[in-house]
Amino acid sequence: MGRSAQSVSRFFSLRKKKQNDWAFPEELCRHFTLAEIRAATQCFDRTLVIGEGGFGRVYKGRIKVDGDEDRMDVVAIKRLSRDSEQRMREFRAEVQLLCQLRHPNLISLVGFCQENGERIIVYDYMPNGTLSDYLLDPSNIKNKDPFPLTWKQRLKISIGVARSIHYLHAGVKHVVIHRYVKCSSVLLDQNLVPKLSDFGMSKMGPPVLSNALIKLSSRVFGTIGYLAPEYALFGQLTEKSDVFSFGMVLLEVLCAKSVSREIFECVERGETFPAMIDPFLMGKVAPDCLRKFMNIAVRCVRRTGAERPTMGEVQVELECALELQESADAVKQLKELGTSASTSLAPLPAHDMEDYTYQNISFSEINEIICNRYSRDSFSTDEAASVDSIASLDRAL
Ligand SMILES: Nc1ncnc2c1ncn2[C@@H]1O[C@H](COP(=O)(O)OP(=O)(O)OP(=O)(O)O)[C@@H](O)[C@H]1O
Repeated sequence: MGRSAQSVSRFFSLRKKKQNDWAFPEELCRHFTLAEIRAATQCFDRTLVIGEGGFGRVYKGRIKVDGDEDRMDVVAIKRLSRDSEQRMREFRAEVQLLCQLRHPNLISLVGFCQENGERIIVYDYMPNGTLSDYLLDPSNIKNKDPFPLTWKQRLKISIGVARSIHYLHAGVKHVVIHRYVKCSSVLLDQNLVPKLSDFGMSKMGPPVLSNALIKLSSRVFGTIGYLAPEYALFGQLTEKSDVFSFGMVLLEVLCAKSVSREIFECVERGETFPAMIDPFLMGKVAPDCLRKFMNIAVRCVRRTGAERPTMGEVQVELECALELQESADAVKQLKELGTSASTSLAPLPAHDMEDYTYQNISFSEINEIICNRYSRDSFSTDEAASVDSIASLDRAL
């Protein structure tokens, strides 16, 4: 049994303990004292705050992680702000899960602190913030000029996120359903490698390959726009709920518009594809790649889970989309070098290449799906009521 599989079965045996016997597998996860956390954050100095979410504030800090006296690691320190039952559950779920999962595209847990009523989680620091900052809110990007992500960067980030979700669904002994896949849950390291985070609401399901179905009698959590219909309406949670949310992430990657707000507004104004595509990308995405990418996104957001692909398929298809882009760029560059050879021998930079055109692409399928999903008239009374009630429960709104 691999390390992850062993870890996850250990997680299950720990879960069987009563709530108050609850313990962390200490050997897998560093337990910091509050004094260490205070020193790392200069007593929770406001100037070190790098973000704030539903859980609480996040600080940038420096802390001694291993025995090396001289080495201080830069970390992100998330401090629980309100001690509610729900937040406690999220704290436990996140620490217990993350300390046992290992994947290059998952955020690494450094440790935790539980002392004097404080609940704190320490992660690797991700200097490039979240994918959502780059796509939807560049004013959040600190310490550097915000720059739009190129199409190839966006594809590589999408592939990385797909790999991490595929690992959660199929690479551990028991399925892990993330439940909170969205652009703000994707952190970016110094090389823009994506790291999926926000595991507080993740659910452990039955063994992999068993078509996990968790019927939740408890509240529906998530963010409007990303919630799969069967989960939002009937509380039915499967791997395919994450596939749906990931499809919405792909739409945001292509459009640089929020699915919970701006895409809805575009549909209300009667705007459709290709006008909805991020203007920065217009003409830079190779037609075959665009077709492939839209096909994957559309299949991910189909109405029923059975119609959606697995994350394994999504990952492979996205890798194929990247290959299509790279070979189209190479062919175009060769052609353009050929025509300009008599005047210049220097290779053309990508931004000097002529734009791709999209005359032969049909956007009808993606428009139909998006317009049906977001037009006010197409909401049934039940769905609208359900989504309204979710809105009141949704911690992200
Ligand atoms: N490991 C990290 N490295 C760098 N910045 C981080 C890290 N974790 C979180 N942040 C920053 O802190 C912000 C808040 O993160 P957090 O996960 O608490 O909330 P969120 O995902 O934005 O919101 P919510 O979980 O409520 O939907 C993020 O948007 C990001 O800017």
